[in-house]
Amino acid sequence: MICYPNAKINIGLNVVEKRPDGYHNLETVFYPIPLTEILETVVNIEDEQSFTFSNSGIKVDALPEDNICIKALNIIKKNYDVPPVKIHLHKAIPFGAGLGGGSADGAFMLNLINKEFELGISNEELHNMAAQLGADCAFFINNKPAYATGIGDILQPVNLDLSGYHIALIKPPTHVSTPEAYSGVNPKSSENSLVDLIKLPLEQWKHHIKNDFEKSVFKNHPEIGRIKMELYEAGAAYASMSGSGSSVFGLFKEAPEIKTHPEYFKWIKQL
Ligand SMILES: C[C@@](CO)(OP(=O)(O)O)[C@H](O)COP(=O)(O)OP(=O)(O)OC[C@H]1O[C@@H](n2ccc(N)nc2=O)[C@H](O)[C@@H]1O
Ligand SMILES: Nc1ncnc2c1ncn2[C@@H]1O[C@H](COP(=O)(O)OP(=O)(O)O)[C@@H](O)[C@H]1O
Repeated sequence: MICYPNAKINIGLNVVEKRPDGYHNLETVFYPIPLTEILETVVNIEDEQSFTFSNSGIKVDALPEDNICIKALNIIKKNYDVPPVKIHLHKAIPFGAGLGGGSADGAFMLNLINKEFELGISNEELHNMAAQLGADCAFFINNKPAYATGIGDILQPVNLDLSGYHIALIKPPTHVSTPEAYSGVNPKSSENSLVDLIKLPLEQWKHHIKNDFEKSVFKNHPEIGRIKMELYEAGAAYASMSGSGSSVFGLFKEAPEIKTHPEYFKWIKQL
């Protein structure tokens, strides 16, 4: 069976408070985007091993057994019988980008195994399993625009449709660690909820919707801040860093022409 895990962007991100467990409560809107990779499973009953894993495309900096796809498989296997399976991942979403590619792989793997072997796992249980894999993993189970609170795992659907807009996504080679990004923010609850702010006309978002990570990340890595500026100069109606970076996206009414450093990842598409 085959599926196509996709990336997400964060439209606004407020770090609300630090929790006793070290994590942070936040407020964000997750929006799925059609930057996809390929995840394939083939049943392999002849095999003695419970799984084999191979990957192509962008090389992930994790050992095969630490790959989130395998972690997802192991979470299911705690409570369900799964026959030996060959897994192949063709990676196309840059990681360490704030695009949630690893989280998407984990959640799509849970959905895939559930469907392929007709395990009948409920949507609620899939959400719980995904939340064990990563804070923003649960979003990818339903993969629909959502307002997220808690550590990013409490989800409420939102009526947000960016169809027709062109998205430009740029990522420099810079790596921003997620814990480092959280430690650079002074948590504070915001006056207006993102649920209301996203109802404003998109042209007004830049005056009201912010990503709390930008201030310290742009200070430590000025090249990321420059990308945001360049996206506005290229005519973006709204531009923001996604999640904890290092990718930055711009939303445009017309297809933009954007020149970047040859080493930067660049992806432009009409939504
Ligand atoms: C910042 C966000 C925003 O969407 O996304 P990315 O930029 O990673 O895509 C998420 O909160 C990232 O979620 P995710 O990448 O799944 O986080 P995890 O692997 O669970 O946690 C990595 C580390 O980030 C910190 N962390 C994560 C989530 C959270 N709500 N509070 C935290 O303080 C913790 O230090 C944790 O050890
Ligand atoms: N299948 C996978 N794809 C990407 N990263 C993975 C995967 N499995 C494990 N990882 C680990 O998860 C980390 C974060 O991945 P990802 O969710 O794509 O980035 P981000 O936190 O920027 O959204 C990577 O640095 C990598 O070590």
